[in-house]
Amino acid sequence: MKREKVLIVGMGLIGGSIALAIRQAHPEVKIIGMDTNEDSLTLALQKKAIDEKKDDFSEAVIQSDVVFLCTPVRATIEFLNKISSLNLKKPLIITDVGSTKLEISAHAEKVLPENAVYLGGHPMAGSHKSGFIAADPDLFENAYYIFTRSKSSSDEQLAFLKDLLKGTRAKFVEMDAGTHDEITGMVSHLPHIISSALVHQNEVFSEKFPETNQLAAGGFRDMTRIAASDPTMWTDIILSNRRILLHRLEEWQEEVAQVAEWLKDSDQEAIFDFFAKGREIRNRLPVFKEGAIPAFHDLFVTVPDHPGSIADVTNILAKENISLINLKIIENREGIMGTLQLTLKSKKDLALAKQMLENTRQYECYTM
Ligand SMILES: NC(=O)C1=CN([C@@H]2O[C@H](COP(=O)(O)OP(=O)(O)OC[C@H]3O[C@@H](n4cnc5c(N)ncnc54)[C@H](O)[C@@H]3O)[C@@H](O)[C@H]2O)C=CC1
Ligand SMILES: O=C(O)C(=O)Cc1ccc(O)cc1
Repeated sequence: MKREKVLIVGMGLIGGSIALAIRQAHPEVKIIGMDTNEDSLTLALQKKAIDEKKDDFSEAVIQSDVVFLCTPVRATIEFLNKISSLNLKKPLIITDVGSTKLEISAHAEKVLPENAVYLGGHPMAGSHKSGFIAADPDLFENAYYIFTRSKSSSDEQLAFLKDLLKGTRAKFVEMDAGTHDEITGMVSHLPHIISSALVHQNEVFSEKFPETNQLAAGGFRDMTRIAASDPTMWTDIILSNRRILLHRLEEWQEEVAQVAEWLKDSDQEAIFDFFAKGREIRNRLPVFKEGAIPAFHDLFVTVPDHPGSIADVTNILAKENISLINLKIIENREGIMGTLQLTLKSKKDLALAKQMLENTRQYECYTM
């Protein structure tokens, strides 16, 4: 498999950040950029994120070994259609970064020519900002980068893509496209709808009370930051995940209707429980310690606070040939036990690592 020529279509926040990360880890790779936005392309060239820009999509694809589709979901599907009619002369790996995976991967399976293999991708990090101007090679550091494999893709092709993307320093995980869309529907797409709805409700309300916008406190700001995101991108996302989101919206309406009932009844106990349980659940979420979805193969290990204790842990794992994807010290204050977060490749490695460490009776291990 060759990674000599990489084409990135969509040189915005995500495409630009990927270009910069590939550049860092693989300076020898030639990166071609495409975008309808000339400003982003010019800036990407200036910052040396790309070697050249191209206008002709078909020609650029035919020359490339790997294509990253980093456009909004609808455009990504259109680009897959365009690839389907090409006469590819060499094997091509196609990946994307779209926030939904089911529709894109089903379409890729259906339309792609034989010489092309599709592996879905979704880095679970980003922001409400758009364009190359906001791109950052460190954007994905420690974030989950989800791969959804197509049936025709091989382990070797996935390993190849991970290596190409190693400069992102993201945590690579795999799941099927359906599970991906269920999870992101809940923790990403539904919150976006709620955030925008809140801004709309406030807009109508503040016509009557114009001081509102000046007085809005941190809570309103926290809950509405993402309402400033790109509307094309979010229209595509929620239409692509329509079926799942309709279920989540129904549940949301029930949740809110329940609170209204308690208020009507002045049910102090129910309202207290609602907030108390909410706080407890929020504090337990690993999401806000690390990435945006549950830590799959993460093992948390409390280690004694003395020099060399981290090396002791890694030596134990090395003896069993267990390799670490990532190691992070998440708590290390003087005089107390520190906590290490070990990210392992598989469930099997996680179980073995836990067993080996616990056998020494020196470490307490837990998963989330
Ligand atoms: N913004 C975020 O935080 C995240 C976004 N994503 C996904 O990544 C993709 C890209 O999003 P961003 O980089 O945030 O958006 P962006 O707006 O910063 O970049 C998208 C780029 O695609 C270009 N583009 C759009 N249609 C095009 C076309 N037909 N031909 C050529 N270029 C075209 C735009 O000009 C723009 O520069 C989307 O599918 C989104 O769902 C995934 C993870 C996080
Ligand atoms: O701005 C934020 O916090 C986001 O939620 C970023 C984001 C947007 C879309 C994704 O598919 C993943 C992450």
